[in-house]
Amino acid sequence: MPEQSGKVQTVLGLIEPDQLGRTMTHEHLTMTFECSHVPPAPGDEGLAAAPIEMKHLHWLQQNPYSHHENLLLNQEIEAVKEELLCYRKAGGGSIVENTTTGITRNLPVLRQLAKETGVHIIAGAGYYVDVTHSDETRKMTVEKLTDIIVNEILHGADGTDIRCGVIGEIGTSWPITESEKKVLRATAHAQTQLGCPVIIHPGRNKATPGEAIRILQEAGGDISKTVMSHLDRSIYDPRELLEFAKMGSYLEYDLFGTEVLNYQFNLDVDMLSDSQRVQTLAFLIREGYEDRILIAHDIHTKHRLTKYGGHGFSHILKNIVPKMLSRVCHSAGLWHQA
Ligand SMILES: CCC(=O)NCCS(=O)(=O)O
Repeated sequence: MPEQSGKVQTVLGLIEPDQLGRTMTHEHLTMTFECSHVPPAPGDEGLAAAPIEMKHLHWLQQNPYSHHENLLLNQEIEAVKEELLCYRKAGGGSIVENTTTGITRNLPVLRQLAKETGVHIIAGAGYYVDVTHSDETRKMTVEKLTDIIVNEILHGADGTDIRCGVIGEIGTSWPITESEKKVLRATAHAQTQLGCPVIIHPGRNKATPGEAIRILQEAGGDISKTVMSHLDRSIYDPRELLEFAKMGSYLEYDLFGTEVLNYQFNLDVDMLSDSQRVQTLAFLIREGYEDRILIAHDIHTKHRLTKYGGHGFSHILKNIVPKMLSRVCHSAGLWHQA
């Protein structure tokens, strides 16, 4: 990968790493999430079909995946552009846009947003979770999938000349399906050829992160350049978290801003609050993982945009960083006080 070696490949071309600035490593600027629709509870059908209004916001925040229109972030390009301008003002420099095949990646829109806002945008190559795989994808060999991913990075994706700069988010479910295992192996092979970073979306079970890393490892992937996303809703037990951390991937807490009583996709999970996320990061830093931590918001629905009363793309820079700084002297042992 001579041309890209040591550089960052954005949708507008190559930049030097020191041009990145503050970077959210897991966001979506345009996508659809209908694949994850959760039927509303009996009696809530009216709310689920109603336009988004202030009086329904609390319901929407607690039931974001039951409102069909909320899943269409691709309808909000103008609002996202405004948000990116605010993100820049707040000190943001770059965004890794994790939308892969299956959830409506739109590279021309990403290029337009990068041009109009000055935010560096790095697009993701590869495939989301099994339910979004087409019949054609399912039939592909690992070699064919590898070629497609490599091509998305070297030459451009979705029939454009716009090149992706990372592989991911690569989707896995639980249990990891055969089609997802093929994509994981193809991801590892493509990474071996290119040397680029990989980002994994784990299925909603604490066993998935480790299993996905093992599959990548066996296929020759570079785990030191691999990001495990969504740890906020995946591994809670401190010992289990440290066991996973030892495997060597980046540890990503990317649901900052999401504070819900019930996590709709897995009611057994008590979703961390932002304060608990900060405490968990303090714990990981104390255990020696400071250089392996990444954070982001993973905005993927409308209700998290400021236009709809959400926290927006600047929440970490405006609210979480000051909170972290206020806790910096007290970080040791916070996990156990929680
Ligand atoms: C496409 C966005 C995405 O997959 N986000 C993760 C949501 S969750 O699985 O953590 O609820």
